[in-house]
Amino acid sequence: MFVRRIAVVGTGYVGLTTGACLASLGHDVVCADVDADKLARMAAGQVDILEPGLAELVAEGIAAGRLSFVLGAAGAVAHFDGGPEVLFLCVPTPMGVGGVADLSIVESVVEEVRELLPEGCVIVNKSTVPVGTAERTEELLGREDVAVVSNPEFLREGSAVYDFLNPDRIVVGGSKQDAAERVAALYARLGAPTVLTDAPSAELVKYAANCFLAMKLSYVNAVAELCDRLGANITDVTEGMGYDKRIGQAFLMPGPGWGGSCLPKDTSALLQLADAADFEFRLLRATIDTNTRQRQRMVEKVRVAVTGKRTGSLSHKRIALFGLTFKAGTDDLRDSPALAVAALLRQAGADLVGYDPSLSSAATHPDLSTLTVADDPYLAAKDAEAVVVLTEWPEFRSLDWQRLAETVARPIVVDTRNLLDPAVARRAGFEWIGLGKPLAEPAASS
Ligand SMILES: NC(=O)C1=CN([C@@H]2O[C@H](COP(=O)(O)OP(=O)(O)OC[C@H]3O[C@@H](n4cnc5c(N)ncnc54)[C@H](O)[C@@H]3O)[C@@H](O)[C@H]2O)C=CC1
Ligand SMILES: O=C(O)[C@H]1O[C@H](OP(=O)(O)OP(=O)(O)OC[C@H]2O[C@@H](n3ccc(=O)[nH]c3=O)[C@H](O)[C@@H]2O)[C@H](O)[C@@H](O)[C@@H]1O
Repeated sequence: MFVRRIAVVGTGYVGLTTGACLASLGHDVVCADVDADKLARMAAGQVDILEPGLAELVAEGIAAGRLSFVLGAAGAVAHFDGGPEVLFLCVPTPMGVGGVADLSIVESVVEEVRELLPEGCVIVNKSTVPVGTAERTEELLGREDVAVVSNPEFLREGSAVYDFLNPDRIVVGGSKQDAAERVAALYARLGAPTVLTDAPSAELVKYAANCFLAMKLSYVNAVAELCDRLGANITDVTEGMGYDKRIGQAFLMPGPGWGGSCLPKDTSALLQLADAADFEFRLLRATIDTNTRQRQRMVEKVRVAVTGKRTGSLSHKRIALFGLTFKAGTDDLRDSPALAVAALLRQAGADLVGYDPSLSSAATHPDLSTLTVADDPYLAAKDAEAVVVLTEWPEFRSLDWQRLAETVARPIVVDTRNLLDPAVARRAGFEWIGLGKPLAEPAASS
């Protein structure tokens, strides 16, 4: 295997995982960021994000002399004698004005390194960017001797290292075949199917995949609503659907709507991309609208559970929220459906106390302003009129529900993830309300 000199710009979920994993595959890696404090922590082997195995890989990379950290993209280019052979862009591409992807950080990094990159270097874009970005980057760069390649990333937060090292596929696209092949070769040891294509196709794979996942979830959430109305059980329905290999069991769990740092911004960006191409992507619009409605629907469920009426008032009703991150296994609060539901409940006048296994009561985040965070689930549930499970942390299943029943003002649990064993909750005295679940327990099947 060839050992490459690799610069990674941006050390968040994608950049740090990419840097640490490429170092573990034997490459020489320097990671750059603009956050000097974070860089100092990483250089000392400290990782700020909750990602299993990441801190260990970072420490191993540093100890082996294959992973280091510098300030700024220009610093990363200067780090190696002869400069980097490959430079990865792993910087944010947040939702910009009107829902389009904001490419200003990508462009500023390209601007920063354009005159510094050595001849033959390949810029690899791992940030999620609209179709046409590689071409625009080539123009901005204005260098025939530096190639631009799109190499979208598909890792999930909470299993970033595992996903990076065990990818379902590697996608690499660019106008220069040899540069694309050099990038694909970096992953050769992973043995994943590799799609070598042009840059627009590679860029579109990323959006098309994320939007398909979002569509799958909106569909499931809509079917769960139908189950509620028709008396069918969503767990059995999705199990029955999922055995069909064309559908699969994964990504069929109903919930309070999909969120996180990517699906919301990427669905919005693809919609804008379609719009700009004069294509009315109604299916994607419906996917997003269904998700917005899903959050509102969770509030309606709580309202009916607490007041017995669709029009009842939640004013000053104390509600305990279990789970605040956008899914279990991460401490990421970005675009969390739990916090979106919290904001709607607060708007309806409810008093909210939240608990999340990954957060302490000292946690500060603008989206936490609608609630008080407790350090302990029993404290959060004290005197609550309802407990609402919003994130599927497995530990919620093993709480002492008997003790919780004695702590709350009213034993009602609205389980928006269908996480709990209803029989356990009911035995403890709770009224358990799930999503797409018949009210009465069906007879056990043999
Ligand atoms: N979070 C995820 O699970 C995935 C994210 N992506 C995409 O990857 C990109 C990065 O996402 P995350 O890693 O989540 O972002 P992040 O917000 O976790 O990390 C981005 C990092 O870039 C740094 N940065 C900002 N401006 C910089 C600059 N000018 N020079 C150097 N560093 C700079 C920030 O300080 C931060 O450390 C986005 O386009 C995202 O859509 C793709 C797949 C998965
Ligand atoms: O581009 C990205 O950033 C990444 O976005 C998602 O990964 P992630 O944001 O980590 O989260 P997911 O695990 O996909 O979950 C997204 C949302 O869907 C919800 N979800 C997921 C699965 C499910 O069955 N039900 C469900 O409601 C989660 O709770 C969460 O709110 C994709 O799964 C990754 O492949 C992609 O690389």
